[in-house]
Amino acid sequence: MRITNTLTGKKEEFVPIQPGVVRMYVCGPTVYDLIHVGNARPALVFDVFRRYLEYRGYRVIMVQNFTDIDDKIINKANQLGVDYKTVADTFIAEYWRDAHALGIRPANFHPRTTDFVEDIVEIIEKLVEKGFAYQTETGVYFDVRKFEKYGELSKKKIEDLIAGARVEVDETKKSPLDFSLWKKAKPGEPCWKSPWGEGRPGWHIECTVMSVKILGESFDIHAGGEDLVFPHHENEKAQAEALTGKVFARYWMHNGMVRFLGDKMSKSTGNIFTVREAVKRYGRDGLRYMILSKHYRSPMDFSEELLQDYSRAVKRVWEILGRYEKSGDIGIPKRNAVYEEYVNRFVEALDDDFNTPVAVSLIFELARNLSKAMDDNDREDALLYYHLIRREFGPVLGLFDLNEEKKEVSSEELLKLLIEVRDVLRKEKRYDLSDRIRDRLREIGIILKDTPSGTEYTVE
Ligand SMILES: Nc1ncnc2c1ncn2[C@@H]1O[C@H](COP(=O)(O)OP(=O)(O)OP(=O)(O)O)[C@@H](O)[C@H]1O
Ligand SMILES: [Zn+2]
Repeated sequence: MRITNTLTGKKEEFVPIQPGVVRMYVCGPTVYDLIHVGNARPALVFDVFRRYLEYRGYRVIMVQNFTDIDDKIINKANQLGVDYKTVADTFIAEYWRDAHALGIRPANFHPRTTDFVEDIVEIIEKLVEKGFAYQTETGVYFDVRKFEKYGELSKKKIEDLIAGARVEVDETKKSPLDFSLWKKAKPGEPCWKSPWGEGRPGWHIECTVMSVKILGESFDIHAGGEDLVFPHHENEKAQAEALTGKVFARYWMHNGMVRFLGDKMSKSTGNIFTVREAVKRYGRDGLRYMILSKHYRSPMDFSEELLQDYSRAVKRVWEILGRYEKSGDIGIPKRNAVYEEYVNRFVEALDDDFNTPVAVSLIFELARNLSKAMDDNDREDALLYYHLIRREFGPVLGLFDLNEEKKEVSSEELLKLLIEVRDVLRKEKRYDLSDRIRDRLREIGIILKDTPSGTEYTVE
């Protein structure tokens, strides 16, 4: 299997440190709002990548963190007049609702920053001891010029970075590039004890500490959005490698940005479309199809019209699958040459830098074949195509995997309609029919009561 490694800028053969086991870390959301389609892209893409590794026989240990303390969370808490933890807990709960609705499987570990503060303090102390970090009045900083390989991941030169750096707000730092490991608390801010006084961890150190603590000093894959390459991942890497002297992550995978109305979809810009809205209006598989039909490294333009098109295409496949399932023949096909050929094409696509667009198009090809096989009454072929979609490839891509989402007809609306019809019947004195409606409803536990202001109902 070959994947593009941001560290080398090349498509490389993937070889895990421990044969048969893949350890991977994905940067997760900062929890102060509902996730948008942009945030969903890495969560979905790297979940599917993990499923594919499993399909290829690897055991995968996957970590995705929650950043549950950060300026944006504190600001939101102040706005709402609650504490930071309430904000974080609320949006972690909301994250799970959206992830579940979108069919994203949980990772093996979902650590939260605030559960790792003691480990973070311990590691910052080590970095200070080793001379990679220093304390000032405002906090503890990483001394970027002490780490020779700084810029290796993002392909940036320290001198260029310094020349381009904005006028520094914090005068206490030795260099404008130095970044914060520990922020001393301002009055009223949430804080934890440390040798440098009360404060909280900087953003980059949390991922270094959680990944190293859970996966080990060196692990296989570090992933996230391409917006994180600099400075977040560059800094994570610098901290870890300064600490251990070992290579931190061997492969770095980055997804391209989702753009909306011309810019990167982003909460701070306000051009967002939430996962909640997208799934509610266009269904889980519609959004999954849209995301997976772009190569994960390419930018992706989002629009509601496009999503609607993807959603319609998905519905047609569900109709074909539904038609097959009505026939009731849910056996297991023989693994013949056609079967093998499809598996080879699927694997070939995904082995080549995780080319999901090709893999997804195979599913649509199979759906067309299935439809034709049913028309021709060719039961053996139909079962083969059905099996490949629903049992072999669907579960890997998470497409046509869970059950179809059917629009629910509201029983309340239906009941109101019945009551309306009964009113008309009563006005026309057709009591045989109006009483029959009342009696039949009572039999299924719905009691109608006629009051001067209209008919009310209770459900027993
Ligand atoms: N528009 C986007 N397209 C693709 N990935 C994105 C996009 N925006 C954020 N991500 C990714 O989502 C994950 C969660 O990041 P995080 O919660 O920090 O989002 P964020 O960058 O703060 O979002 P925002 O820019 O909306 O504030 C990261 O891996 C990040 O790279
Ligand atoms: Zn991170």
